[in-house]
Amino acid sequence: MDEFELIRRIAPRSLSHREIEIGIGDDAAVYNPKKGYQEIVCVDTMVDGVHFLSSHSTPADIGYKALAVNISDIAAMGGYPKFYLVSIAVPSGRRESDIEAMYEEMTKLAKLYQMDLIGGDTVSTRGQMVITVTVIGEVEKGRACLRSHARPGDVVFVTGELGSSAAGLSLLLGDRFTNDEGLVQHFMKRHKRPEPRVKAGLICSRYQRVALNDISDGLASELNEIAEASRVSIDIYQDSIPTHSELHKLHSDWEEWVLFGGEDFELAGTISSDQWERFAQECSSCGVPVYKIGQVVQSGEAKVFYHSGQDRILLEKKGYNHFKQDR
Ligand SMILES: Nc1ncnc2c1ncn2[C@@H]1O[C@H](COP(=O)(O)OP(=O)(O)O)[C@@H](O)[C@H]1O
Ligand SMILES: Cc1ncc(C[n+]2csc(CCOP(=O)(O)OP(=O)(O)O)c2C)c(N)n1
Ligand SMILES: [Mg+2]
Ligand SMILES: [Mg+2]
Ligand SMILES: [Mg+2]
Repeated sequence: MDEFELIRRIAPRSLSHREIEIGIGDDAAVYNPKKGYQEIVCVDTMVDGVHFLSSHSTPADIGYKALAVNISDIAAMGGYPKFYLVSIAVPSGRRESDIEAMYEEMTKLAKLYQMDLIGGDTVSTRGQMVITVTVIGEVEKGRACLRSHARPGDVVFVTGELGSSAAGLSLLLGDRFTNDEGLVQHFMKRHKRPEPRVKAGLICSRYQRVALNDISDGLASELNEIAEASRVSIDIYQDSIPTHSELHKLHSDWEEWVLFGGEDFELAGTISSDQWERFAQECSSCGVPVYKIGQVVQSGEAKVFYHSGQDRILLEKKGYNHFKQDR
């Protein structure tokens, strides 16, 4: 594999954004930020064996998810994605066609949002494959949906089905808890091909003081982050959390998956209660699912409580933790 030949092949032939002065081809990219907007930058890494298994995911799946999870972080700020950079560490045994397949899938996803690839890095590794994607996005000045925006009385909401990605991961790891091929495909897709909630995030950014987080580490972890950043407590209700209608019948771990499984890449957030109805209406007319799952409560402490039947259980900030796998 020739590094320079590879870069030549993956470099885009045309760009969507005219703000780019120089993309791929110099020491760094140069673009002109738009007036009246703020830039949003995020980066997430995916490692073979930790975030995916090359034995179970195609290069296309890996490329798709590496970009999608970063677009999801831009959505969680209420912004829209514009540019991305990709850094890959390629194990010596990998075929060039695999890398091209990864890029092809990223290009397809990027096209949906008119995003441009403006740079990256290519290295070899004697270890596992690592892919790191940086996404740059924009939000109108002062409109970012910060974790610190929640206030007592706000409605707590999520944008879609939780727990299905963790169900997909469990299937992937060999737990054949259902033979229904339709369900298997559904859960696998939720795990391998999460759809970033950009439209939902953009709607949120037009309302005052929406707090948002995308669900990478699990609902419990993300809500605790909002509670901590806003110094409020949160109550959520088991029977209000959207899940696949079959999930609870299929596996005894379903509730763990919903609360702590992670990688749903839905948005979890809060909005002032007097704006909730209008917000829910607007989401529904734009085809964005949104469900009220609880409310922010007055408190000096940052705690999340889970109501299940008559019980009010403290929901700890556990979930996916890279240095503390407590599940
Ligand atoms: N190694 C690091 N160096 C600097 N900042 C980091 C590092 N890891 C995470 N962060 C920052 O910490 C915050 C939380 O990160 P993370 O939990 O990964 O967020 P997310 O789940 O949205 O990807 C982010 O602002 C992120 O940029
Ligand atoms: C092989 C494999 N094992 C376990 C998981 C589950 N998993 C890995 S990372 C992760 C959390 C999300 O990744 P992270 O790097 O923490 O993303 P961030 O929170 O920074 O967005 C989860 C649930 C997986 N996707 N694949
Ligand atoms: Mg991260
Ligand atoms: Mg995030
Ligand atoms: Mg994480």
